[in-house]
Amino acid sequence: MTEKLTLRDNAAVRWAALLLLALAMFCSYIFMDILSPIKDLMQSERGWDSLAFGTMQGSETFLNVFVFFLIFAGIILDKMGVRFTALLSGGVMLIGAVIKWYAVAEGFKGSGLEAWFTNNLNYIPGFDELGISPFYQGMPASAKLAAVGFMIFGCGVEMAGITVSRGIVKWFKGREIALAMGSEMALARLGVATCMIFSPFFAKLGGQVDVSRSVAFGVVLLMIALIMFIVYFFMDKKLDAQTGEAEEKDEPFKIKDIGKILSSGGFWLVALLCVLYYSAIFPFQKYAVNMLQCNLSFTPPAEGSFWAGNTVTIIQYCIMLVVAATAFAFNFTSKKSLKTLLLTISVIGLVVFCYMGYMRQSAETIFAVFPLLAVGITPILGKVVDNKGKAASMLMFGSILLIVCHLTFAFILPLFKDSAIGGVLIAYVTILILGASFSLVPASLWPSVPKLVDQKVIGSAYALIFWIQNIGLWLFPLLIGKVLDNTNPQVVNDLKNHVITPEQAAVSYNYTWPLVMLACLGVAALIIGIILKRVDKVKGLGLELPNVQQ
Ligand SMILES: C[C@H](NC(=O)[C@@H](N)CCCCN)C(=O)O
Repeated sequence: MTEKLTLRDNAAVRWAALLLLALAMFCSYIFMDILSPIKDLMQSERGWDSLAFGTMQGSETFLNVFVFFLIFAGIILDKMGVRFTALLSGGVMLIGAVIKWYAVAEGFKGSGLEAWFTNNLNYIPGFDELGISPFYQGMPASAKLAAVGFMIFGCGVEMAGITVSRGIVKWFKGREIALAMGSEMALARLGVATCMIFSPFFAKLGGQVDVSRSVAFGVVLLMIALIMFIVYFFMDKKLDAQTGEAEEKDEPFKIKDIGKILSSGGFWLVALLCVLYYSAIFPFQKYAVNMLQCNLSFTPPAEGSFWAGNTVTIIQYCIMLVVAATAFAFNFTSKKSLKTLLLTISVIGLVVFCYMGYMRQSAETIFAVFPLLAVGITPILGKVVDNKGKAASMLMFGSILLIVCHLTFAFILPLFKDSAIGGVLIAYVTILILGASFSLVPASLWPSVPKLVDQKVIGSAYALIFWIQNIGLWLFPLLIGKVLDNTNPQVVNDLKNHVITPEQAAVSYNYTWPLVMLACLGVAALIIGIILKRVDKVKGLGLELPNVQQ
């Protein structure tokens, strides 16, 4: 008897479903960091100092970590299915984003709501005592309301993240699942790069600064994300109609099934590796530009010159798109000559991108190469995992690269502070290697989860991993800041006593110890990776096996 073909057996339809999910995540990742590149403007336009800015940014993880929203999101996903949760997460993201937009809009200034926020939310019983409150006495009203919006958005975006991962498992299990997840993550990284470039662009458009324009740009993208999820809803419904809704209805999810996840040793190892590895990446990303400013001497191009203008930003972004597109197309051709051509274009694009970054003499443009390499090679590595396996080995190798990079930033880069080109060259090579590590680990980690837990609890499994990961993402930016202050007492005192200006202080920090701390996270991740490989061998978890069934 021949098996009835379904939508997912058609490669074009399967990849179209992925495109909808990945585009929604692309838009979400843009909003996630929308204010990060305009910290200076938030200070000058809305009076947010570093504490207000950092507290608002940290609010993203608050409901997920401390009110366990992510755990509920996982249960909702396993009970209600992918299409319902996709719509719900798209709606929640949009509501949070609109609140954040209103908080920074001109209309909020002088409103009754502003007065209310100024006088309230100064003390949150329980959370204040533990030092985890997302508000504090004296926090600007706009930052408080933006924090409320951002914590709602944070619930939506993490819910969307686990939904998209489960959706990819649904459409790609037994097929090119790692390539699909790698491609989705590549688009997400492109989203981060897009945000870094276009958020300041919109804020300063037309020569007049308006920070709410950047957030409005993000809100429009989240409307597009919701549309993507609505279109996906109908595809998913059709697939379920064809498969008899096998995955989500035949064996309904029960809360006690979560116990099965927690009793899996492999699951705990992957969750631990995830929190250790990502804590050394995402929190570092928040400080990396400043770390480069402290370790390199820049000579900015003359005001009004080509290198100082906006045109070069647009050109760099176009090059980024070309590199991303050629690297992606590389996965879908088997013709050797075409592969060589695509690879050559990618490499030339990357070199030109780096050269332009060097000529602009700014830490932001040098660090911009970090997501670019991940955009290019995550899908390629995903394809390797699909066809050759070796996920556990790749997790170990990615951790080794992470350790090497953080130690290079800590001990080698400072030696080249006075060399005009040497420091930039070392920074580029190290950032590129870190980008390779940031491709190796995600490309092998996320597609391994379906091998460790039952299909019907996969949503809860991703949610639990994200929850554990979010604890690290909340904790480590704080720890980096604290270690930085404690190991730079001179800078802190000079700033307090007005011996140096905030601008001088900002580029005077020694980053050695925060970087050593991040390298230690890499060492811990490597040890977990070694244990995982051993457990995989003994218990036959299949992590080293290819995903594609022959
Ligand atoms: C797929 C994975 N996503 C995550 O880890 C999310 N929890 C997003 C965290 C973003 C924090 N700003 C990834 O992006 O590799």
